[in-house]
Amino acid sequence: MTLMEDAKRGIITPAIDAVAKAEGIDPEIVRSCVAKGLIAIPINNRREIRPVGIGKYMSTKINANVGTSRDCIDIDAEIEKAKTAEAFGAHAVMDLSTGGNLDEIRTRILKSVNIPVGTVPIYQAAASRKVVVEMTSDDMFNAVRKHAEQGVDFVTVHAGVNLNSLERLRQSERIMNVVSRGGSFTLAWMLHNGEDNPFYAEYDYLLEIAKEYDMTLSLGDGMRPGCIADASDRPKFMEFITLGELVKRARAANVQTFVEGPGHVPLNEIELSVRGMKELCNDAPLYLLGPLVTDIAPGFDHITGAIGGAVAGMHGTDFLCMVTPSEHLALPTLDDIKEGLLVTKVAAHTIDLIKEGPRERAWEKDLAMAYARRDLDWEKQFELAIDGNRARKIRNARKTESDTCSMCGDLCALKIVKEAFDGKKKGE
Ligand SMILES: C[C@H]1O[C@@H](n2cnc3c(N)ncnc32)[C@H](O)[C@@H]1O
Ligand SMILES: Cc1ncc(COP(=O)(O)O)c(N)n1
Ligand code: MET
Ligand code: SF4
Ligand SMILES: [Zn+2]
Repeated sequence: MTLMEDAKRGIITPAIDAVAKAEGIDPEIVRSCVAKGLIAIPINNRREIRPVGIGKYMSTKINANVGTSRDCIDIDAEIEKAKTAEAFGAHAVMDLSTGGNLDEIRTRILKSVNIPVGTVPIYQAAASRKVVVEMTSDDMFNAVRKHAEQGVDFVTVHAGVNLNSLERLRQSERIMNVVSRGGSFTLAWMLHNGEDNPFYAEYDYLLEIAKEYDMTLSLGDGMRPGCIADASDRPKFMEFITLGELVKRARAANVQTFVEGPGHVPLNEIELSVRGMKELCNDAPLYLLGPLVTDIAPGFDHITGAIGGAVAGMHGTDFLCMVTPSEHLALPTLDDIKEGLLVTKVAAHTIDLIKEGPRERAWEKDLAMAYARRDLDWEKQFELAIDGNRARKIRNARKTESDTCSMCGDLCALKIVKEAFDGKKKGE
C-alpha cells in the first residue's frame, strides 16, 4: 500500500504524523492534502528517513544537487557535499552523477543522509551505451527499477518531452532549444529512433514500478527555457499540459508526484509560468530550478536564482532547487554548495513569510530579530541569523568600542532615538 493510498483511506501514517508535527499543523490536514496530491512526502518504502512534506501549507523546502560529472569524478567529495548540504539545512539531495561508478555513488549517498534522495535514472540508462541514442527503452525502465530497489525516494522523469512538445519545439524560434540534460537525451533518442519517449508512451509501466516501491515521481521540465528570450513559449506550455495529464494519472494510481518548473524567466513572466503550471497541473507541488531572472550573471546565478525563486514564491512555489555560483561554469565545489544553499535558504524564508501555513512561524523569527536589533543584542542576532557565523565575522572585522556597530558608531539611530524617548515609548 502506498502512502497516498493510506491517506485516501483516512489513515494518518507515521510519516504524515511526523510531517504534521514538524510543520506544526493538524495531521488531518496533511493527510487530506496527501490524499489529493497537494502535498508530497517522498519516502521509498525500503528506506527509513526523516519524512519531509512538500506542498500546500508546508514550509518551503530546498534541494541540493550533488554528483560527479565525466570530467570530475571524486566520490568522497560528492559524499562530503551531500552530508554538508544536509548539515546546512537541505531538505533533500539529488544525486545527478554522470561519471564513474554510478551505483556505488548512489548507494553511498543513500547511506550518508537522513533526508529524501532523488535521482535521474535516464542518466544511468544513457551511460550504459556507447552513445546516448543507443539506449533502449528497457535500459530506461531498468534504471528506474534499479534506483527504486536501492531506495531512491524520488526520480526525475522527463515524460513531458514527447512528440507533441518536440513538434512545438520544431515550430518555435527558440534560441537555446533544450537545456535539460535528461530532456536532451530524450529528444535525441526520439529523433534517432523515430518513436515517442518510452516514459510517456509506457507511463503506466512507470507508474507500476513507482507504486511497488512507493517512489515519488518528479515530472521533469525537459522543455524548460534556457535563456530569457525563450521563456513562456509553446514548447514549455505544451509540456505543462502533458505533465498535468500525467499528474492526474499518477494520482489515480496512488503515486505521489511533483512537477519541475523552469528555467530562465524574466521577472514579469514568472507569475504567468507559476500560475499556469499550478493551474494545468492541478495544484501539484511545484519544484523550481530558479527561475534565473537574467542570463548575464554567471558567478552570481545563486542570486539570480534566489531572486526568481522568491518572486515565484509569491505565486506558489513549494520546493526550491538550489543554484550555486558555479551554474553555467563548472561542477560546484563544496564551498559553492554551501553558498548556494545559504542563499537559497534566504529565498525560501522570504517565501515562508507570506505562505499560508509556515507564515506564523516565519514571522516569529523576523520579530525576534527585530527586537534583538532594536536592543542591540548582538549575540541574539547571531543566534537568529541564517548564517550567524558569517554575521559575527563581518561585525568583528571592524573594530568598534561601543555596543552599536561600526556603520554609525556613536551616531547609532537606534540608540539616539531610544535615549530621546527615555523609555517613554509604547512597545519597549
Ligand atoms: C538541473 C541542474 O542540476 C545541476 N546539476 C547537474 N549536474 C550536477 C552535478 N553533478 N552536481 C551538482 N549540480 C548539478 C545544474 O545546476 C543544473 O542546472
Ligand atoms: C529542479 C530540477 N532539478 C533537477 C533536474 C534534472 O536536471 P535535467 O533536467 O537537466 O536533467 C530538473 N530538471 N529540475
Ligand atoms: C543540464 S545543465 C544546464 C542547465 C541550465 N543552466 C538550465 O538553466 O537549466
Ligand atoms: S554548458 Fe555546461 S552546464 Fe550547460 S548544458 Fe553544457 S555542460 Fe551543462
Ligand atoms: Zn541555465
